[in-house]
Amino acid sequence: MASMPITLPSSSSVLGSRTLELPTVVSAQFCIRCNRALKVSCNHSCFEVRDVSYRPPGTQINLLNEVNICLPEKSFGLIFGRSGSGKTTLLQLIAGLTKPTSGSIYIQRYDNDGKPNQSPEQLTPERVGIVFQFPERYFITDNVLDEVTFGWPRQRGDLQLKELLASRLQRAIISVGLHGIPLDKDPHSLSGGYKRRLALATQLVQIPNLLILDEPLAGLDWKARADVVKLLKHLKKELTLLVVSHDLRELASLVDHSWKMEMGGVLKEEPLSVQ
Ligand SMILES: Nc1ncnc2c1ncn2[C@@H]1O[C@H](COP(=O)(O)OP(=O)(O)OP(=O)(O)O)[C@@H](O)[C@H]1O
Repeated sequence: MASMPITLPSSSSVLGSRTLELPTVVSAQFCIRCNRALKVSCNHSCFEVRDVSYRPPGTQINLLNEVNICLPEKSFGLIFGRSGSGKTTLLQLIAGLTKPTSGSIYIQRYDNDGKPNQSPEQLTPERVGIVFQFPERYFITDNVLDEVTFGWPRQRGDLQLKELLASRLQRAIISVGLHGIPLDKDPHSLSGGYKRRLALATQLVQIPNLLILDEPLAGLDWKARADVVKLLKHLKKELTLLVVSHDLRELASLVDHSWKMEMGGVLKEEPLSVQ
């Protein structure tokens, strides 16, 4: 992928030699592959999916056909489209749960000129958090603390590690607004919105670079939906989010980049047309 800076009009306020300040107070570069201005100023990275196709082993049908995505860090990407078009299949590939039949998924850093400044880095599963649809169905412990720290070392470890894990836990709990909830509470007794917060916290303790959410608003009442939207807005300041959803209207204000998945696993960039 290649990208290049937008040519500066003479009246622009110049930030360095290659970026400009738009009236909306965002800096921009133009990404050739995305064919659009990126809301980033200079050194930045993008999560990239390049020419990814997927055919389940033993079958003859491609569920995904040469899918391309370029999602700049700390932005919000939305994928929408009809049921059965392949959205969840794509998320599973990006999360590293399945391997693409062809194509690649990686992180690319760019310099001030918008040129790749190093070889692409592999997007390893540890760098990606994924919250599945109806995540509360997969809660497996009987208290909030164990749910968030599931899989952490239980044996007496060194103090530094414990301190590190404790601070991660605190940050995750605070960032999803769970700090008013006792850590010994049964996750199954939480309200719908709080269950979603807990599911997000279980991923945030891993400090992912990219957080993927499959239908984060599904099955919630209006109040919980509004809470989750607010929370996603807050999380967007800290990390990159890629969301699959049918709830376009409610998420529209958060979306920086959007794609429509056509039946047959063909992904097309398409701005949202909701008001
Ligand atoms: N392992 C598999 N083998 C064969 N077909 C599969 C496999 N996994 C998924 N499919 C099919 O691939 C298609 C895409 O499924 P996927 O779950 O990705 O769609 P989706 O767009 O996420 O749908 P929804 O919005 O309903 O969640 C569906 O027709 C599904 O039945």
